[in-house]
Amino acid sequence: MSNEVVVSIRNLTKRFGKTVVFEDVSLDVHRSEVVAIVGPSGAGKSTLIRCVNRLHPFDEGSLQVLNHQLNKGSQFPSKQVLNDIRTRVGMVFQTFNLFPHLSVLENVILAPIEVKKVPRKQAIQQAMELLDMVGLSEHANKYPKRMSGGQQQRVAIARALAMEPEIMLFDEPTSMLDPELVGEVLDAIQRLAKDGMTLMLVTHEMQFAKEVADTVVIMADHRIIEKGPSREVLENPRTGRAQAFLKRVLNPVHATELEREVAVGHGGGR
Ligand SMILES: Nc1ncnc2c1ncn2[C@@H]1O[C@H](COP(=O)(O)OP(=O)(O)OP(=O)(O)O)[C@@H](O)[C@H]1O
Repeated sequence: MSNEVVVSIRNLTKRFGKTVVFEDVSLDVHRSEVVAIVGPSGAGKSTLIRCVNRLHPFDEGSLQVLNHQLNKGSQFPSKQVLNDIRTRVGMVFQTFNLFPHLSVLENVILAPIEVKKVPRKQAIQQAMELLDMVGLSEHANKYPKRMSGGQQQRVAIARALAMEPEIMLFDEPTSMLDPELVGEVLDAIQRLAKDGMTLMLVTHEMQFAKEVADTVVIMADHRIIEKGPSREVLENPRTGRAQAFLKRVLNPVHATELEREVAVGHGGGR
């Protein structure tokens, strides 16, 4: 990772109406850094990364993304700034959002041709290289509905990479997948990390976060409750809240017990 800060989040607060999603969140992301954001459901993880590429506006604080300073409030940046951010910051969602009427190859070449005006031949060549990278070059002419969820998600990754982004945001990219398909998507993300891509990744895959991320951020109770080097945070969390969260997610037996207690109407006191 370099010293260059490519995303600077300062005292950020986000509300939906009167509901506070998170407040006073600060985080710097350096070029080539891999930041995993973990935490209980509803903590605001997805909303935070959606603020980074301005899918959501924010209410207080400041946010710098690459060379763009984004303002608070509902005032949107100019179309030119927005386009620049969306081109240089790629995003992969939980759901794969591929165009069903286009082949895999057509899905990947669409934005480079339409948005970046890349000549078709060059776009195809680049797309084939990306599909090769995610292990799908033999599936270039297939349609999404004939592919597994893991394959579709890898196409979504290739499609985002086709815009040659400098930063990639991943919003729980494996949470819709059957367990046996999770590994192939995580492998593709790990390859990106090894190649020096800057990554912000919302995930529930703690082992992956520990192995691949430089930094882990734990969000809970509307704020960041811990952040630091991944092993340190995940193996020796300092705050009781982080310890309780990690105990629950890292110990499935405990989680099952909790679920059982909740199902029979106990366990509310924890
Ligand atoms: N567009 C929206 N309008 C209103 N409320 C929203 C919107 N998007 C998210 N929220 C609310 O904001 C809170 C945080 O949601 P968010 O999806 O960011 O959490 P999360 O930590 O990513 O959770 P999960 O792990 O379950 O995806 C939740 O209470 C959610 O209901």
